[in-house]
Amino acid sequence: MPNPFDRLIEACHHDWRAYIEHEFVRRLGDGSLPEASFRHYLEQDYLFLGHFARAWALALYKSRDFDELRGAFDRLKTIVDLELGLHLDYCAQWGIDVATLDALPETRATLAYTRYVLDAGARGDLLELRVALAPCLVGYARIGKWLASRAETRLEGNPYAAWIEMYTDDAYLSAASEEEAWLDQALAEQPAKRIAELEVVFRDATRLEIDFWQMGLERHA
Ligand SMILES: Cc1ncc(C[n+]2csc(CCO)c2C)c(N)n1
Repeated sequence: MPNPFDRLIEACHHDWRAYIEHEFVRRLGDGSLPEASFRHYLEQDYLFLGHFARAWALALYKSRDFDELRGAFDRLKTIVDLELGLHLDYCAQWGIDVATLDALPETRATLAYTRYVLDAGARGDLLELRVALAPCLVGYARIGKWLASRAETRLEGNPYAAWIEMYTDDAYLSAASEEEAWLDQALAEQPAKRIAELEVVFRDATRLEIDFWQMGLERHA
């Protein structure tokens, strides 16, 4: 019997696979992704991270005890202290400064995904918000593992190696499994009707991750 979080994945497994094994991910892994695609992704991901930091701040606000507060606070710190730093390093390598990033227009894919998650959090409770955030946090860990398991993935000479290494790092993987454990416990207590609602939120957020990759690949606005 799969655990409750894996059942959310199973309920949308076609979308989930399309997200985890997206062409953008494959080409990141083998180093063949065009630089312009990664640059576009990176720029939009900077804007994305700002809104996801807000979403984890909303999770802090929706917390009911110190365990929940600490979980949301740790995620918020990871974004601000770790992910943002790597982004800014990559951007600096390619001559993109913070002023340029701050002035970027958001693409529709960024707008749709970030505001969807913030709305799920505003409307629902902490669980609904963390389900909407799960494709991001748990998804990238699964992507890291999937890439690590592929013969085509190479780190040597790959311009995206630092990005792959961030999401295969132990500290990051343990944050993702802590989140999965919290979700398993919270989901186990929900009636079938609520699970069906949460499956929709999880699937929608997964589809919006696919659109985010696609935006990078096609470099559209
Ligand atoms: C489009 C997009 N989706 C997911 C991530 C990964 N990510 C962003 S914030 C965070 C930490 C906690 O939620 C993680 C894992 C990303 N960078 N860009």
